[in-house]
Amino acid sequence: MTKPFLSIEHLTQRYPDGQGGAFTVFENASFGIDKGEFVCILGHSGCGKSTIMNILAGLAEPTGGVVKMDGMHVSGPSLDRGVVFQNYSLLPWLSALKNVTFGVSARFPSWGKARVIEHSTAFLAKVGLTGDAIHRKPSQLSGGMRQRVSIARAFANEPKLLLLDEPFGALDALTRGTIQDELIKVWSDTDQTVFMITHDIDEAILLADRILLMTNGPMAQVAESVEITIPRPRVRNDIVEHPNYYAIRNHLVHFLAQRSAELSGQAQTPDQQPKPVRIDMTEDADSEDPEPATPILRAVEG
Ligand SMILES: Nc1ncnc2c1ncn2[C@@H]1O[C@H](COP(=O)(O)OP(=O)(O)OP(=O)(O)O)[C@@H](O)[C@H]1O
Repeated sequence: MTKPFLSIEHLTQRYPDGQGGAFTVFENASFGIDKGEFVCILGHSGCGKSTIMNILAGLAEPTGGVVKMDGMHVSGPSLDRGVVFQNYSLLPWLSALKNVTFGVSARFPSWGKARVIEHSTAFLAKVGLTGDAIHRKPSQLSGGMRQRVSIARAFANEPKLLLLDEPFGALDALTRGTIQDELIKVWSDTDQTVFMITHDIDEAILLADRILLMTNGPMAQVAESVEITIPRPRVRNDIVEHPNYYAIRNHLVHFLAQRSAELSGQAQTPDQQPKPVRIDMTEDADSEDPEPATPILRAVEG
């Protein structure tokens, strides 16, 4: 079997428990992400999503296990991996445009000034920021505009892997919706590999090719990998009409409401991969079988 672009192998994270012992956030977590995939991870607060993301970003070292990208060990931060956090993390003394050009000129040192500006302006335009707004400093922009700058900055650097840690968590629903659409547009234009943490099930279904489901911590597992069997392009108001939408949604809700707790605390065996889950109601709809449609839910042992 060929190795995926991003390979997380036997990842283990333990922290001191404050009483002289240690608690295990997760142990032996293993999964892969293919090039160009958009993968979301869902799980309850404290299960270890940000810990995984920080390890992928090279901002934290795991207690055990390795992360490989393109066959190379990930260790320490790199321009190959871009991160967008919930709190924007823009440089406050620079304009929106300069926040983007700053990274672009570091990433592409051979480019002249004009090319850096042209490239950065184009990415800001992709997320709806044009004209006077791009010359304003972060404090003069709304929360939604700041997050647009963060997304433009991350994509403009063309990292091999883009890590998004709840990037829309602080935004109102309307702005969130618009920026989700912009994110998908930029992603489809560039075909970058994205790993995103979210707490929003509908957002994950709209954006992801696959959703990884984590059980509750401590000793959390990446238990399932749910394929989003809804074709792209997906339009927010239309996808709810797709026959797979509620079948997938119900599966995710049931996992988070019940199974994430039931499965919690069970150690993951060293070679255990998340269980692939494929839900496709259209296979029934297309058939000439007059029986009422039932969900086709296949959980295949990995
Ligand atoms: N540096 C640290 N030292 C000790 N414990 C930590 C550290 N970082 C995280 N933890 C603990 O590890 C566990 C997982 O934390 P993490 O932030 O990864 O969870 P999460 O799933 O991202 O949560 P949320 O959804 O609330 O952001 C939590 O119990 C947290 O308290």
